[in-house]
Amino acid sequence: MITLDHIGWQAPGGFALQDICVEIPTGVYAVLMGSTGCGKTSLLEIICGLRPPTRGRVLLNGVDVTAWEPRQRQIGYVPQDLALFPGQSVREQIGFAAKLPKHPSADRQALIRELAAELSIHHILDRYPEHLSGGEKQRVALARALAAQPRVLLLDEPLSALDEATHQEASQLLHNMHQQHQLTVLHVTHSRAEAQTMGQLHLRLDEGKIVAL
Ligand SMILES: Nc1ncnc2c1ncn2[C@@H]1O[C@H](COP(=O)(O)OP(=O)(O)OP(=O)(O)O)[C@@H](O)[C@H]1O
Repeated sequence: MITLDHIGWQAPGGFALQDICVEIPTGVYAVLMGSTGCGKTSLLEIICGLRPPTRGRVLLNGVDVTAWEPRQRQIGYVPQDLALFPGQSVREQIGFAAKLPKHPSADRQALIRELAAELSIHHILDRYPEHLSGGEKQRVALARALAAQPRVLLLDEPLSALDEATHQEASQLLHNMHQQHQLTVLHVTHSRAEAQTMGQLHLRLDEGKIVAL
């Protein structure tokens, strides 16, 4: 379960998130909508620990993680720009996240193979991001996020750059990942249709506050 308990964030330029309270139950696929610039990305970054809130607490399964480093939180994050590492092959990108001490080298290689098979990217493991299509990049970013074996997956407009056919394939893939990895998902989108097909819980961020629809 993800709990945001009276979260506030004040941007240097004046933008603010105010007193955000929400609960996303364990295993639920939640979608978050809201107009451009309303703070969706900021909220994801607060949840995964990349941006400290100015007030309030973030709890995961009832544990207060507000002061924890991002890597301690067991959260997979796929940012809007995917943030793939330019100088690393797909294998290295996925292995980077699986490099945590709990994964000895042999297990790490097995995990890379397993995720590559699941996400159908086994044939591009030795390629570099500049030689990948948009859809392939999305899959690699997702595999990298899943390699840390997270409990929670945060997705920032994961399907927005895809054409219609790839979009459908990728949304099915996200649905499968949610089920197979028993994840709690928070997926940001501007698409009402996407929210309706994918979301079990619908949230809207508006004027710094969050409401369940
Ligand atoms: N580091 C920062 N310093 C100052 N202002 C910031 C910073 N990061 C974000 N902002 C501002 O906070 C507001 C919310 O930005 P954010 O990226 O969270 O919105 P968003 O809802 O994800 O937008 P979009 O739908 O366009 O991706 C914007 O006005 C943005 O300019």
